Amino acid sequence: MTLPPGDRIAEALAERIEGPTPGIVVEPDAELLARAVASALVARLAAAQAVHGTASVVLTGGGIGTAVLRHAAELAEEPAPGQAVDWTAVDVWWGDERFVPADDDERNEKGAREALLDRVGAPPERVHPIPASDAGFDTPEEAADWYAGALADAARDAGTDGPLPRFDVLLLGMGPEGHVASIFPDSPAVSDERTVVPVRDCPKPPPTRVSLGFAAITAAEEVWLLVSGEGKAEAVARALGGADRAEVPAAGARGRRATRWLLDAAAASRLPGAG
Ligand SMILES: O=C(O)[C@H](O)[C@@H](O)[C@H](O)[C@H](O)COP(=O)(O)O
Repeated sequence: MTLPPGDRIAEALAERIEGPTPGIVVEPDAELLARAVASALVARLAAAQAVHGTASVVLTGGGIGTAVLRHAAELAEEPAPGQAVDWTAVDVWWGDERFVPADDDERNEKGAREALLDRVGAPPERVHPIPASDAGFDTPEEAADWYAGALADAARDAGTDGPLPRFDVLLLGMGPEGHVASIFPDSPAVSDERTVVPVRDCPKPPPTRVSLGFAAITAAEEVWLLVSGEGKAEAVARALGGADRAEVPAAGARGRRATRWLLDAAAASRLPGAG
């Protein structure tokens, strides 16, 4: 494991950190982190489109996740070489969602539409929100089953084996106790083998949610964990120090080809070797 303070995420991506060992990149602060991740994200999606014709991304809510989307929208206005994403050919999924009405400010979908999707004209047929509580489903269980079906349909349409389409990049924030998506420590979701899981009695409000399970998260080509702030430093150190995923769910967030921990200096401050 290396810890290169101040390295640019784009440079680290260019080195193509791959394999079972997570790659760690540290930017000086949250704003620089969000800008660097946005730049890396559009480059990664453009590269996927060059290979496959389309790209797919799984979005997260949270402060950094939403800031990344805002910066990605800015980059779409004047794309740099290698960063021209055709947003009409990007499939957009979510890692988790709050089971509240569609117009509720708590919806990750709402934040993502405002920050990016509406600004780049993402077409409705490629945007796949997790159902809201007023979208015709009475329970998060029904909504989760439906979303698992939507993922399986997309996989079948793309000719992909198994219940999940290709996810080029799956973005995750992390809570101070190590939760990712809506998989909270020691909750039923940590051992739920379904691709999409209903979440009730969530310790962080709102209490009712729908989340990808580990089966779906670990199927992504690349998992990028976006973490800023001193309050997350201990969980970062525990996750990267080999904690059990039941206790620190972020420890179980691994991509098939790459896992990248994209941190600001405060979030990295308790890693071995940090100044
Ligand atoms: O309610 C939630 O579950 C949170 O929104 C969560 O999913 C978020 O992504 C992380 O807590 C990181 O959030 P920040 O980037 O704002 O710290």
